[in-house]
Amino acid sequence: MFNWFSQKRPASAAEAEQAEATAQPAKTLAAANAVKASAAQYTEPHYAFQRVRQLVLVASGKGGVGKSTTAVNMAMALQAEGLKAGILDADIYGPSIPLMLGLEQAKADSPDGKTMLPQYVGGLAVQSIGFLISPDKATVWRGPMASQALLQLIHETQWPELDILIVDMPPGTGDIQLTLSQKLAVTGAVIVTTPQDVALSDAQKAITMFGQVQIPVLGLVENMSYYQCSACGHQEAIFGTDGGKRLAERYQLPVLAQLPLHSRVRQCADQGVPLLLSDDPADDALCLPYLQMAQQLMQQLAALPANQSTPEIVFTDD
Ligand SMILES: Nc1ncnc2c1ncn2[C@@H]1O[C@H](COP(=O)(O)OP(=O)(O)OP(=O)(O)O)[C@@H](O)[C@H]1O
Repeated sequence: MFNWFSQKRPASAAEAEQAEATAQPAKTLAAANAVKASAAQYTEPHYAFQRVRQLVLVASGKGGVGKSTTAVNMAMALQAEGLKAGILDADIYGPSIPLMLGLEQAKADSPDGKTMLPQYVGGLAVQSIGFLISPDKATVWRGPMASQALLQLIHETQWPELDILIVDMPPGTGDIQLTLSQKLAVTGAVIVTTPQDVALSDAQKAITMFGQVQIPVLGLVENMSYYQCSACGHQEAIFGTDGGKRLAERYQLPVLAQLPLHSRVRQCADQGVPLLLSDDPADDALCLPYLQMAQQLMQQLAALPANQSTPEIVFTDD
């Protein structure tokens, strides 16, 4: 098992094997399997994690479509709508939530050396893989190691009582995404895409993946639907019109939002001040589609069957 906080010598041979497997890329099948077996213990919701009522994965097939930006603003908008919300940055390839929330200097805080406290921004509980590791190290992790680290991160964080926890997933539909989807008690997933064909075909793969693990897709968000000039308000669909909408229709999914490509969205993210917390009145209109997205998501969540079960856990060797 990962020990985030100490380099103590592992007590048992099994722990030693696991520590070795997690300290460097898993070189052998045996090492990979040891990590996989360790991850299996997180099948059941862990203590602090039981305080999280609904878990929503925000995913995209393709990188760079604005998944993290959308996830942050979605979590903030849900909070603004009156929910107690949190966000977990599971984007192991490029944890950008710390930057977007002005938490670049934050480090994991553990009062007991075993569990971690989340950070808070505007009442939003925040945990990120970026508080624990440097991104250059993260990128060399093999799938099983990354999955185990992320499962530990979510289970070993002292989440407060939360109505909803948004998980910013790593982009793609590989082993990590599949393992997380299978091992967490997921309420549903939201797919973020941009309107052009190259992003849509990857978004389709993400929809298919969630179908395979029986996780309901709560809706699709079309980000950068149109460019909106901050000077004159002129709108232009530079990545094509309604691509995400058509994909949603094909899979009979609701479109939760069509969000503009706007320089203020990028500026707020880069400045570490979420759009929804901006005190510039000029940003109010831009917050609207995010608030509407949160309302749409809440409607979809309310429409889910009350006794929706945890997805079945299936291990395969491939
Ligand atoms: N609607 C938008 N308008 C303007 N800029 C945006 C918008 N959405 C995202 N961006 C910008 O696009 C860039 C990529 O966004 P982001 O990091 O959220 O993408 P991602 O899909 O999470 O990327 P990755 O695949 O690396 O995780 C960032 O600079 C962000 O500020």
